[in-house]
Amino acid sequence: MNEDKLKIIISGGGTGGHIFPAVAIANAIKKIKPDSSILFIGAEDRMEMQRVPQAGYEIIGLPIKGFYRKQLWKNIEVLWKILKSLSKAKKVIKNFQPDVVIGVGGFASGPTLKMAERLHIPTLIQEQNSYAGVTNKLLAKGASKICVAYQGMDRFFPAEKIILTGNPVRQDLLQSTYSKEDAKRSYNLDPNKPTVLIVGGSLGAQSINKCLLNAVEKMENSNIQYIWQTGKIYIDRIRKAVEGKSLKNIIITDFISDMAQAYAAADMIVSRAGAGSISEFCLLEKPVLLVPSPNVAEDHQTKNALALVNQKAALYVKDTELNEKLMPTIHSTITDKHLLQQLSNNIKTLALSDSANIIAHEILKLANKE
Ligand SMILES: CC(=O)N[C@H]1[C@@H](OP(=O)(O)OP(=O)(O)OC[C@H]2O[C@@H](n3ccc(=O)[nH]c3=O)[C@H](O)[C@@H]2O)O[C@H](CO)[C@@H](O)[C@@H]1O
Repeated sequence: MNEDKLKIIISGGGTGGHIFPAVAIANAIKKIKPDSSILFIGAEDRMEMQRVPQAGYEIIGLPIKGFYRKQLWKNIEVLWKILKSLSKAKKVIKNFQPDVVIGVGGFASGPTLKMAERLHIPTLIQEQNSYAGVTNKLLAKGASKICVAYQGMDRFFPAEKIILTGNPVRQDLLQSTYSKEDAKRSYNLDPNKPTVLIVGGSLGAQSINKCLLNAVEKMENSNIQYIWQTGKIYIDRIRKAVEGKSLKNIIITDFISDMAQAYAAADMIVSRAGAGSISEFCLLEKPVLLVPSPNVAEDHQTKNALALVNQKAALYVKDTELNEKLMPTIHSTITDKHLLQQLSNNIKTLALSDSANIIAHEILKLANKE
């Protein structure tokens, strides 16, 4: 065995917001140490089991699940799965012998980092949000370093472990070479017409979808083009609802694999206010209208959104006001070139760049392999 070879385990997932920063960190490590070995640990039935192999990395699934908040009796099964996951994580770590174990939030990082801690392997946490997730809060005590994207995270974590790095963004988004016109053409859209990209986070957003379904005729008959990402679980219902309508102005898709292309095509974006998406908008200087999800812990998406809105770096519509405000706000924004430019200028000042690379160097320091 080559003792110098860097070995890293990255664990977590559940949503794109946890998975894609993890992939960006892995890519940054590989760039610095091309012969390093990186293994992912995810949750058996979650989206990381497809997205991580698509990004070129091996992943092992744990049988972990989240707690049921209503059917409490079902939690007996969850406890059993946690025990099984702890035991599987221990086996995987002992076999792989990593130098450092990284947790990016989501179910799988709990048992993995807990076991790494017990086996005296240094751990690093990456917290994407301005409000810390439960798993990360529990793991912080045993972690060596905690990389965050917002100020004031010492409310949740020991101050001496915190490093403000920003959220890692996938390298293909940052190095994109698509022109706006070509990107629009690739969607079969008119390269000369204004185009709005609507994204409901990595899983899609039911309330945004509902609002758009009511507006389909208006959207189709307007002078604006739309790329509408519905999320995997909503796509069948939406396709059925628009069946028979031959839509030319609206491209409907469940999940966008090439976000670089979608961002390039967009003159304006409507989006949930997930932390990873926001980091991407800042780095790509995109004018954005945020519709925070009301269904997340401590309403953290509203906090994410207001941090931008207060700097005039984004527009904001509440989820409860979608029906009255979404379409008029899209229309008044996309037709106002001055406003689009101002939003773009202001949002770029909030970007924290090079995050994945900075975190990769912190990992190398922990491994003593800088
Ligand atoms: C409902 C929920 O729990 N949301 C949380 C989840 O959001 P979510 O998983 O939506 O995550 P983010 O908004 O942070 O990031 C979404 C990521 O998915 C990518 N993407 C999105 C759509 C698509 O079709 N294709 C694609 O590749 C985006 O480019 C981005 O990289 O994690 C975030 C980061 O912890 C949190 O801030 C959010 O509150």
